[in-house]
Amino acid sequence: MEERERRFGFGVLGEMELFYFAELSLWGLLLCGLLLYVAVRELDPVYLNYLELGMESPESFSTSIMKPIRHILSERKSRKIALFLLINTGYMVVEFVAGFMSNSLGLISDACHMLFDCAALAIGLYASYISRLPANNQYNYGRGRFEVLSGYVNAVFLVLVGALIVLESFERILDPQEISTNSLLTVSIGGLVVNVVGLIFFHEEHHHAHGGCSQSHPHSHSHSHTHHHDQHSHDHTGHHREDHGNHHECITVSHECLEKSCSDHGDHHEHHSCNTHGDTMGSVGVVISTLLIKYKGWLVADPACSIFISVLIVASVIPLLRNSAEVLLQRVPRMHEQELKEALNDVMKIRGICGIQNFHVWSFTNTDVVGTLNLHISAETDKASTKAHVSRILNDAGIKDLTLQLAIMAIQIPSRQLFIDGEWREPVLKKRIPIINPATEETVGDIPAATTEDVEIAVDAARRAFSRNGGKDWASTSGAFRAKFLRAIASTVLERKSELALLEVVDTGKPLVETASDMDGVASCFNYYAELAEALDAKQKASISIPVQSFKSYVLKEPIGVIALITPWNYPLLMAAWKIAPALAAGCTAILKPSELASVTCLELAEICRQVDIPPGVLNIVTGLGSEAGALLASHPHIDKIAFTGSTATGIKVMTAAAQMVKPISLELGGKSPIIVFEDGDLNNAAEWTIYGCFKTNGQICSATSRLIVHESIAADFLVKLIDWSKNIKISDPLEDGCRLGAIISKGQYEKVMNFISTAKNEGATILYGGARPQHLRKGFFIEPTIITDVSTSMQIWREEVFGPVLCVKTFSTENEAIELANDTDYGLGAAVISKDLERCERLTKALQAGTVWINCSQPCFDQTAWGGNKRSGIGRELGEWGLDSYLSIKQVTHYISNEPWGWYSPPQSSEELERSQKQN
Ligand SMILES: NC(=O)c1ccc[n+]([C@@H]2O[C@H](COP(=O)([O-])OP(=O)(O)OC[C@H]3O[C@@H](n4cnc5c(N)ncnc54)[C@H](O)[C@@H]3O)[C@@H](O)[C@H]2O)c1
Ligand SMILES: NCCCC=O
Repeated sequence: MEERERRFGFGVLGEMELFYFAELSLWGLLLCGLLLYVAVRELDPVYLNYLELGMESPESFSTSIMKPIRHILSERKSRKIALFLLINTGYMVVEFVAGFMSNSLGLISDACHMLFDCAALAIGLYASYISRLPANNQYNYGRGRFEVLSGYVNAVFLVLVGALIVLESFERILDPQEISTNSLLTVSIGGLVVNVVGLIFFHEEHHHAHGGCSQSHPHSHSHSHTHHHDQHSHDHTGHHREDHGNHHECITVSHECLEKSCSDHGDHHEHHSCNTHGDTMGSVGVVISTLLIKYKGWLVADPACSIFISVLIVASVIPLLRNSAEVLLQRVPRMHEQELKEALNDVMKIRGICGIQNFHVWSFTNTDVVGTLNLHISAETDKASTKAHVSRILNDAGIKDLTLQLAIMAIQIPSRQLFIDGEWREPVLKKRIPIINPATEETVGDIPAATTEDVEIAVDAARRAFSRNGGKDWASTSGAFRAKFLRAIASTVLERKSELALLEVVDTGKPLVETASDMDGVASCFNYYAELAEALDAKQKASISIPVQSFKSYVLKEPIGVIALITPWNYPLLMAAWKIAPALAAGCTAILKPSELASVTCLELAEICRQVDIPPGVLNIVTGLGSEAGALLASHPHIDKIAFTGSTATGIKVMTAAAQMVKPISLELGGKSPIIVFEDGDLNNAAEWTIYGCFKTNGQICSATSRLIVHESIAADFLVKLIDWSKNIKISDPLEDGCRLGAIISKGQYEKVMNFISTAKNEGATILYGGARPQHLRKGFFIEPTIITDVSTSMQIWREEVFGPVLCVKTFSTENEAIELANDTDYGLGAAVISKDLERCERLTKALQAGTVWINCSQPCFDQTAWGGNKRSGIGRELGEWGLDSYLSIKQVTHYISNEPWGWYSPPQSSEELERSQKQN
């Protein structure tokens, strides 16, 4: 029994030892080999779909072994590495055998370190073969990852081994073991020699690699990608068509990168050279420990040396583990982060690129960085040159292979009907108006065209909604009740912001960045008037202090009634919001008639109203021609007020029609606003505000500060600055990222602006900058930012609103002259002053005849401030409290609260009094 137990205990111990040490040697090697084999079989394409891929037929096992060997032997460097691998492996076996025989943990540890080296060298050699195999549909970038994967496995294994050695070492420190030193010194010195040979070898190769390997390794991926490119293209195309209805094209760009592949080899060698340094230090440790054991009898030197070697092992594998993990987890390589950021900025600046999506870059191997990128491009963009340009930029940033997918921006315009009484209604005469994308001149959809019949139905719906249930459904509800709808509209607009912004770009030609910010403006306007609607409840019945005690007076603010809202095309949804939000906040019901040139987002607002369940008829949206639908609204007897924004010419017609019925109107009309630049300001700031004030929204802003009045002392320098700033304006398809000047709304407007420019020229003015269609844009209604000098005050260009990107310039010498020039206009919408002298700014603010004065800026506009013009720029104010008031009718209520008779007239006598007085007479 005792004997059996002893044997069993011995067996267990033996097995544990076997597990410890054999794993370090045979099991380890076997495991490594198995993993490699599995990895290779898994990664090698010749076993997969070879027929359909038109590739080589499956190979026999011996061929698949012989091929890499032949490849390795075919190159001088690989041959040298293979030779060193053989020597290393041979000596590793010697060290393991000697280590086990002498019971020297130090020697076994050193052998383990060598094992790691051998595995790394073998993996490196095999990787040099496998990375040349063509990529396939499964391995888009080739099989360089094999090296990383097997390196990672090797490193994990080594960390385990290191940990086991340390455990064993501690055991031996506590319980020192006999070590036979007979051949130990010779073997350990031999190990040192082998490592020194390795060091010399890698040192030489390192120099060689840096010196001149340029012809040796054309990068292997170049040939491979032709094949799997198609596969990619197919996959991505299908996927994205489903998503957006856009057209996609995908390529994988590979790069012949001689210089890089050269340094890759350098890296590889550096890595091995580093390991060999570690190995050499380990061997020195073993020699020292052997000497200490042999001559001093210090047995503890053996485990101490083993710990030292384990530390070396772990230290040398940590960088490998970290790098490989980064690669396997597909992280953006840290060393490329900054370069990639800059490269992306450069990509965005390329003409034709509208947006970037799914940019993903990761280390494919320790040295190869690969990436994928989806680009949205405008329809006109040349795909081939864009691909080449983008891949060049990203290649310079370190990406060797790039899967690039191009998608042409194609936005589907929803087909809508008129929105009347809470539902979509086809126009009675079924007419429609085409929508033309100003940037491409293509017809992209159509809108319904309301005629008299439809307007009548809409007016009737709005009237009924106003008075339904005695007004209790809308008109006389609390402001808080109506505010809920306004807030719901605001949040839905924000939810659909990007889609609405895109639609408005296609509809108007305005740069995407502007329409996106307009959508924010729309939402904030609805939210702002929701607040005012809530506040309105508290303002009702506000008592008015009056000097007579016997009376009490207060004011009721009541909705005016049914309002016709007529709006222009330059800010389609924003201008509509400036009217709809306060009108509904006030309790009015309304009919919106947007411009026939840009109604798409207004019809989407109708859909939003449906979604938020606004009571039927409260807001009706009828699209159609101004001369038809607009004119009828302006003259309709059942409309209580007209809120109009548009040209002064149309404003006059609206006012004339309204006058027949003494109908209230508010008019937001055209302008020819000045910007006065004094000599004391910062020229760059002044230049930026000047071009922003005139060229924003493609120059189509009612308040565009399109008359520059600049102090004569800085005029020449300032004009140079203006030209410099103007040159920097990106004129492009408005969907492109970075676009700051898109297309003019329509062919008609384009021709009108061009006529203004040629008339100015004919009248003797100088076209200092621009004045034509940009050369790079063959289609679309594009006009360069234009600066016109040598202008006289009698010229058309000085007097009339152009409504395009055209700035005319005059100089002044005194403040009074500047004011005179600024006020020399029939309009009075906006004015801007640029000066550091704030007292002067204040003087000018008072002197300028305009509804808005901007100081040291031009165009900013806030919901809370008043908006409107003097002179022929209009009547009334929008925005702020004034905007709400313009939809409210003031009803003052006066209550006689005394019980005393009024006593103005002598009261008539009663019959008794009458009798009495007759008797007296
Ligand atoms: N002051 C402001 O706040 C402001 C804001 C934006 C635009 N605008 C002005 O708008 C003008 C550009 O817009 P536009 O070209 O659309 O103006 P527009 O006068 O041609 O059209 C404006 C609106 O009026 C309609 N309309 C046309 N004829 C009509 C008629 N006889 N009766 C009733 N409605 C009619 C149009 O269909 C459109 O909806 C510019 O002059 C600009 O300054 C002013
Ligand atoms: N910022 C909005 C100006 C409206 C006039 O066109």
